[in-house]
Amino acid sequence: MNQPQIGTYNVGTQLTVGSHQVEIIKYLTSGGFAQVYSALISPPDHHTNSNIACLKRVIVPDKTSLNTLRAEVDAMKLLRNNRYVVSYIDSHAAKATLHNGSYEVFVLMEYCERGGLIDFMNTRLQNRLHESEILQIMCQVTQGVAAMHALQPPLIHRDIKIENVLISANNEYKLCDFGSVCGVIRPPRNPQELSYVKQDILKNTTAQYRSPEMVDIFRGLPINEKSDIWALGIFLYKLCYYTTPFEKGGEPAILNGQFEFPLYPDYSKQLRNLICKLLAQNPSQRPNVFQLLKQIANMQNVPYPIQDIQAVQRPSNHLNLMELHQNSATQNIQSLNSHSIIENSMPNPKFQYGMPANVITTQFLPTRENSQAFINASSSSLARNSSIFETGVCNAPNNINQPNANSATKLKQAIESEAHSFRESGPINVSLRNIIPQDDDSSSSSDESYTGGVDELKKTRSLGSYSTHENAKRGESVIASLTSSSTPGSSSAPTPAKIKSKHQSLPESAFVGIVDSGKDNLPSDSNRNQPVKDGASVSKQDLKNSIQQRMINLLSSSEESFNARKLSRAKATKDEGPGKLIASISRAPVLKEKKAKPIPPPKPFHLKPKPPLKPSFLAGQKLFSEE
Ligand SMILES: Nc1ncnc2c1ncn2[C@@H]1O[C@H](COP(=O)(O)OP(=O)(O)OP(=O)(O)O)[C@@H](O)[C@H]1O
Repeated sequence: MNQPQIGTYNVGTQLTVGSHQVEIIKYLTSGGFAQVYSALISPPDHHTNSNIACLKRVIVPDKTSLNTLRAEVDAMKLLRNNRYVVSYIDSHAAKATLHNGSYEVFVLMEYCERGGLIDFMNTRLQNRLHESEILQIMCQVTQGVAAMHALQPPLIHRDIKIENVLISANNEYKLCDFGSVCGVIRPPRNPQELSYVKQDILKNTTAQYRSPEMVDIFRGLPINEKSDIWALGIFLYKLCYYTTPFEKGGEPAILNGQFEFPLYPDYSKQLRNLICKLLAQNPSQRPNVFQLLKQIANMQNVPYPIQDIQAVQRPSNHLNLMELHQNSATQNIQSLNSHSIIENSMPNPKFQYGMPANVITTQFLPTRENSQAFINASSSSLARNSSIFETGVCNAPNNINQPNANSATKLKQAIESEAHSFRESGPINVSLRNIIPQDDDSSSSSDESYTGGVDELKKTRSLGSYSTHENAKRGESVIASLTSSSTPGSSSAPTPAKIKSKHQSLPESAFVGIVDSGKDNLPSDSNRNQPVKDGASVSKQDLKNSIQQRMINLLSSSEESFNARKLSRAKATKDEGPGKLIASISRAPVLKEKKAKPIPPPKPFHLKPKPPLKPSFLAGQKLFSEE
């Protein structure tokens, strides 16, 4: 991605971001593509009850990148009520006139005054973290992850790492950077899907935190919540030992589960055993996030922080669509903390139709193939909680089981045979832009049916099936529009599949409409920000003119919705001095894999693990290099 260069705002610069007036207090830092400021906001944020916020300013070169940023913002909106997630406040996008075709995006969020967890760890190079501190950090970060996994369908963070945890003024640890979130990704079934999943993993995950099922896609396992659990295992190990367990061994070590515990610092056997459990080769043998929380609470000798988690998953057949939208699962989590029970019956994710039956049934009972099955599994898993952690022995985990190996072999053979015929029929025609959900691509008609291909996998990045209060209104409007304009006389109760398609067709046009409404009132020194014009989506309007018009009329909120994801973050190397040991490793020149690289032509399919990674300086980076 060709990133336009922009200057930083001066102290005192005034901006409008959504419905907030913003005054820059201080330039804090620059991320891969973002400038980060502290700012005064008016009105104050009612969640944090503060008038100081963090402003992230990102220049995105094109509409595709703008679409990807929307996912990040949508995820933050879904999770805004959670205490252990950096809280979303407002956002705004505009065309950047100085840079042809690029957009300027502003995201206001809770200001984490105490900076990053990595900075805190750097202050403790000599006096390493105590076990109680480690458990406290784990407990809070895991609660942030639990809010994502409790959504139906669940959200997978995919980039849990030390660098993505910030510390608030009152010393709470908060998960951030939702630029890689996705739904469950089912195993690929043909070369196109394989290529798609592989590229997507490389772009959106960090090498040292990748789970075995991410490294070896041929295992035929879905990428689901258990991949986040693995990353939490790496995270926990790094909290303890300031390095990652597979730093030296690279991918072969990840695939074989070979790692060691340093002698220093000396942590309890229970803590080391917990790391082993999280780093189980077989995802089904890793605890789920709620089991993990319970275990952490046990070790801390405190009550389980989330009450009656089964209630979140409890299906209901008496909630109508509107209630469904109003009761986001994030809110359910909050309600659970206050001991009330809200039911939720989000439709099962569509991609589940495409999962091979053997994988679902033998490997991943706790998925949403059947929500009742999931409840039972969660329930019994919690009941089994003590046994899953109390094996006592902590051998280097290498416990992938045979039945799965058989199904993986079958999958490999199937893909190989498909690959053979595919090679004969010509090159794979999957452009890089297809890896990222495109509005054009996702603007499927209301009665779009499952195709089972790459298009279906792309939807795992779409948050169209989730709802927030704001989105609920939009979703309802669109559904109403589609239902009334498409099939007169048809049922007013859309099927879950239809509901999802409609949601997926929403964002682009809604976004343009909202940005147009009063977002160009930036002060003169910021007049480079021009509102996004409708002309940018003329082709969509041709197709959906009536829907869009109606939607624009109905939308009253000034809050924009746009996906977010960073395509590439080549961080400049910072000389942070000898004291910054971790930072110098983890923030080495960033080779994050969000760079837009063309998809290579199909290669022969390697069934074996790849050659080892370079031994060091890989932590904290999303790398293409090892490929
Ligand atoms: N809410 C916040 N409060 C305080 N500081 C923040 C906040 N968000 C981000 N920062 C600071 O800004 C830095 C960069 O932010 P962030 O990682 O979100 O940007 P990015 O462009 O996505 O960078 P990256 O390449 O790391 O993904 C963080 O490391 C952190 O120090």
